[in-house]
Amino acid sequence: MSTHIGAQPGEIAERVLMPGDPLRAKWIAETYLDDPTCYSQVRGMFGYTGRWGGVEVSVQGSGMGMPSASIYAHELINDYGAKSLIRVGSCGALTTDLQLRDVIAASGSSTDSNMNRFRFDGLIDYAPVADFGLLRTSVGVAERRGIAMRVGPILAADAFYTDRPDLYERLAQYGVLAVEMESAALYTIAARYKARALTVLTVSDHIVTGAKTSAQDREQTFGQMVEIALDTIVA
Ligand SMILES: O=P(O)(O)O[C@H]1O[C@H](CO)[C@@H](O)[C@H]1O
Ligand SMILES: O=c1cc[nH]c(=O)[nH]1
Repeated sequence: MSTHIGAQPGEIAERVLMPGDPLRAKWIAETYLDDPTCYSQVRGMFGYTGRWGGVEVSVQGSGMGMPSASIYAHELINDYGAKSLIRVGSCGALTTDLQLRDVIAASGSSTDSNMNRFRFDGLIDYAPVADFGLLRTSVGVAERRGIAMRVGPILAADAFYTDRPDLYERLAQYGVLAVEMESAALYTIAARYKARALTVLTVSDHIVTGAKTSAQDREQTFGQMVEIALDTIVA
């Protein structure tokens, strides 16, 4: 096992879905995968492997925020040989043309995190982006499934509760669709270790209108993004 994942070598697939919520990982595995088996419960961060369309797929909870997600992405790639990672998360919409439960694929991820400034000595504003092949495939999958998925840039924020809503307004002026808390780290680590990554999100709450879904909805009802992610990762 690795430091934070309790799987034996070979128990994790090369294709991994990564929800922040470990109970969403359990729900995805038990709802969508054939013959799911739980390979890790370390720290309550569930990981499962099963099959989708006959292809082995794992689902690994990654926790909230970039420090946590970075640990799981790093170990999945470097200790278990994961090659494709698709985050399936919830997000807050920043623009008024988005509604609750809309699905978004994140083409790129701005961030207020210091992790990449540290990585590049504060000299480069690295631009974390999705793997183009996965992004392109996900667009085709969404079209075939009749899901109106938005594609665009998002913000990966360190804090869920912000004192600077004015910055969210400004980001929206620059076309940033939504805020979540992991994508920039996922894209950066995947690039660093030559894996592919994509983030597919469901709007769980609206920063402008204040509308929101329940915790149970966020855990167990965001099925469209899961179906897009599964079809994309096995394509
Ligand atoms: O629903 P998940 O995947 O956890 O994603 C979002 O939800 C959490 C905050 O509520 C953060 O992890 C954020 O990125
Ligand atoms: O990070 C997140 C996730 C959902 N909603 C938000 O406002 N922020």
